[in-house]
Amino acid sequence: MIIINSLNEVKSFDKSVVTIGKFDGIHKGHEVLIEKTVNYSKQEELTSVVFTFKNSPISYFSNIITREIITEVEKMNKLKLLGVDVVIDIPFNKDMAEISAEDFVKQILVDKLGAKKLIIGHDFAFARKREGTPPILKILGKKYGFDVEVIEPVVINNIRVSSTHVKDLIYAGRVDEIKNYLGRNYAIEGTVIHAKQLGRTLGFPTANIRLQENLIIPKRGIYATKVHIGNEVYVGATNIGYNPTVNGEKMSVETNILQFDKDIYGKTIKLEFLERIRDEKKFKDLNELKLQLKMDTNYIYKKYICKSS
Ligand SMILES: Cc1cc2nc3c(=O)[nH]c(=O)nc-3n(C[C@H](O)[C@H](O)[C@H](O)COP(=O)(O)O)c2cc1C
Ligand SMILES: Nc1ncnc2c1ncn2[C@@H]1O[C@H](COP(=O)(O)OP(=O)(O)O)[C@@H](O)[C@H]1O
Repeated sequence: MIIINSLNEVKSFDKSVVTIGKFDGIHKGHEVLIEKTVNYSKQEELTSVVFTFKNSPISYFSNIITREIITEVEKMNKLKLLGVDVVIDIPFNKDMAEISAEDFVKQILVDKLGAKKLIIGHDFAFARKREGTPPILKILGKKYGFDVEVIEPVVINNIRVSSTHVKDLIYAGRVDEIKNYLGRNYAIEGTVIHAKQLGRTLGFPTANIRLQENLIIPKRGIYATKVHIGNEVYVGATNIGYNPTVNGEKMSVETNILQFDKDIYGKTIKLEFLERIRDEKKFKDLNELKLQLKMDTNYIYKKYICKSS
């Protein structure tokens, strides 16, 4: 798979089938679009092109950094696994916000990408004032000689699969529902850093991670997680919160890894969120916190280690 990070780097393609979008998360709806693009490219011997943006148009217009569902690296990995030939992965900037739909079609889709077909979602709209809607693109397709296929939304449990729905579930802590729409559990990763070193004295050491700025942090609370360290996978009890019992001031994401006893400071770990168990509480003292930690880890052990082995 070739990744192109600037429109200036695009050498003209002969013939291609193109899909366009932010594709945050590469959820089940995105997968359908991308699979159709790849299948059509094979059938018609065209180059499959995914045209996507590094940042969300919302972040460009509102000037705030929006948090996302997937990292750039993971997004590229997923596109590669789906069999895409070329990814054009560029910043959504002034040029993109101000170009007219017709100029985009002519200058980019036709002249640079040699598009013979454009596959888009039903709610897709791009270019200046979002004027590039499916009906307009169909008219432009006729004028410039390419087909436009509009894909109906994927509906699961009566819900239209969307990045917004997945984000809402993450913000609400409803992580056990996410797999239905995203096709996988929601995950974040980070480097293990030093913290108060109190965990070990309680008998529950917790690997604290430095947070990535761009991924969404689920709602505060205690979660059952799958913990990936290199190629190894463990089960964990993760707390996202402020540690009110010890009057913590900073938000932390920390995980007690079950059946594990190694120094992993400096390593990168990935946390896959399986289930939200409870809210974070302020306990009377450390003994009460410790009792609760025993209950949390017992529950997780029984459900995710005993039952699966
Ligand atoms: C599964 C789990 C649940 C936790 N629940 C709470 C809680 O409800 N309230 C709280 O104040 N701290 C909670 N903590 C955080 C502990 O206060 C924290 O692990 C302890 O202060 C050690 O911090 P350290 O890693 O900085 O040494 C929890 C930690 C874990 C791993
Ligand atoms: N089962 C375990 N779960 C999490 N961390 C562990 C475990 N066993 C050993 N460790 C190590 O202990 C560290 C956490 O100990 P802790 O006393 O909570 O210190 P800190 O406050 O610096 O996080 C982890 O970063 C990791 O290197």
